[in-house]
Amino acid sequence: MGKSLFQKVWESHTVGTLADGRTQLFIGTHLIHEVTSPQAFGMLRDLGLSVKYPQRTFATVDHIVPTENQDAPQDPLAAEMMVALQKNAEDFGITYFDLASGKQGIVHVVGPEQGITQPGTTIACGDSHTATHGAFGAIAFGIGTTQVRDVFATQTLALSALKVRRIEVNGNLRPGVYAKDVILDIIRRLGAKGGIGYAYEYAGDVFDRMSMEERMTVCNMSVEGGARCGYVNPDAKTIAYLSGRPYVDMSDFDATAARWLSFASDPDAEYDDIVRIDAAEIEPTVTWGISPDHGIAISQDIPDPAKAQTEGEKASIEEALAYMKLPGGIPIKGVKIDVAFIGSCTNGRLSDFREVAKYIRGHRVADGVKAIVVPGSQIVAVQAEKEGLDQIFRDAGFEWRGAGCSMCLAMNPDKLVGDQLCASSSNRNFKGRQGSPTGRTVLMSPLMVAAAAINGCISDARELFELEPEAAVA
Ligand SMILES: CC(C)[C@H](C(=O)O)[C@@H](O)C(=O)O
Ligand code: SF4
Repeated sequence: MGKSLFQKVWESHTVGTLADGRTQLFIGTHLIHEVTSPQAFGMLRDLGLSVKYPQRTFATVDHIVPTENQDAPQDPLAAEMMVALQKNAEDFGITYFDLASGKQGIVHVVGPEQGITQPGTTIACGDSHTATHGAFGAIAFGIGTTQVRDVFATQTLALSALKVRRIEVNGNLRPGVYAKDVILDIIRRLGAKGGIGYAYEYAGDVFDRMSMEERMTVCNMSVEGGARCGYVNPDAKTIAYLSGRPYVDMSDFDATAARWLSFASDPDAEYDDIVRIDAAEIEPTVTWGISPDHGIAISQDIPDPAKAQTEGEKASIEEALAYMKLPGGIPIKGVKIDVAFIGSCTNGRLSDFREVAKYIRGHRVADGVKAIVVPGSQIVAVQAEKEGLDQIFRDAGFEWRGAGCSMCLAMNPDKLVGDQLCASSSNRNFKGRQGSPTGRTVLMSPLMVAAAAINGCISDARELFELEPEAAVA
């Protein structure tokens, strides 16, 4: 019987089985950032230990960096965290992509960009969206601070294997339907907790056709569906993307590529579960509530608690609507927005900006809407600027900022104020997520954010930008 990529990677990284039955798993690559590493370094120092494989550990600063006047954070705590990461990286001999490197950015943008993220590897990071790296056929997952310490000290983790759910999406996506809509739709169908205990394998011709950046958008949000990790099997696109990147050994690349491809799931692999979705059924999707599975198609109405099937569902809709200050049963289209945010490790990559820039020429952000565009990394920023994308955004009334997590989590000056409602290309719409305890987040694709910014309300980008139904039919 064949094996899934998950099984192959897990088995090839198993060091041993612990007395409690868990696996001691070797971690090929350890990514770190300023928020979850300081305490782990502290514990390491207290124990008198060093980092076992500093050459497998890479650091960047992303959450707390301001997106304006980047190297001089006004917040003393942020400045302190930056200095601490610099010192820890120096003391322990770790590569650090700092602000001066030209390579700084959100950890999940930097890893792939540098070619650090590679197929068939295990990748851990003290950050839940580490699942992003699964786009390359890696088993990549978020860990807590004590586990960051464990990886520092031993390059291994004690873990239990996951079940594997294959999610097949076949057919053609309709025009104006993006990778973001695919994953929001999956999460809406399977629930924010539906993936607990699973790794998600994304398969089918929709993912085959996706670019690496689109695959990253999908894998990024696996964790919002409850899965610890998500992956796409490596293929020719994966190889082409990685070829020539700084951390890819090009000395015998054909052999490397063949090895990478060998990790792909066998055709006769067995899965714990299989879900099949018809691509044509997926519409541009937006959230209406306070969990990533509170999603609806743009053409639909906000759920009406009176129509809930169970008391539990009714209570949950009521809680979400009370927080969102929205009535149930009305169309989501037309709900007024205050802020528009295009960025984050979900949708802050070059292809996201290119796609939006294609459509916004000649349009203007509505009066009273604050719209910001934040590149996921310095490299993305430089390339976008080379292509003149920054100017296209500026001409349309968007602010073009420096690289970082920005308003996705607002651990920096980019925050919502009061109960502002933000159309956001990020991945979480939890209560208070964007910096204000009463701030409201509506998740959607970058093009849908742009449409909302221009119309001043949640909109169907297909109507505003006149996306022809025939255009995307392959
Ligand atoms: C700060 C960090 C630990 C956190 C995470 O784990 O995901 C953040 O990146 C987020 O998106 O909420
Ligand atoms: S961009 Fe958002 S989701 Fe991604 S790492 Fe930063 S805070 Fe977390």
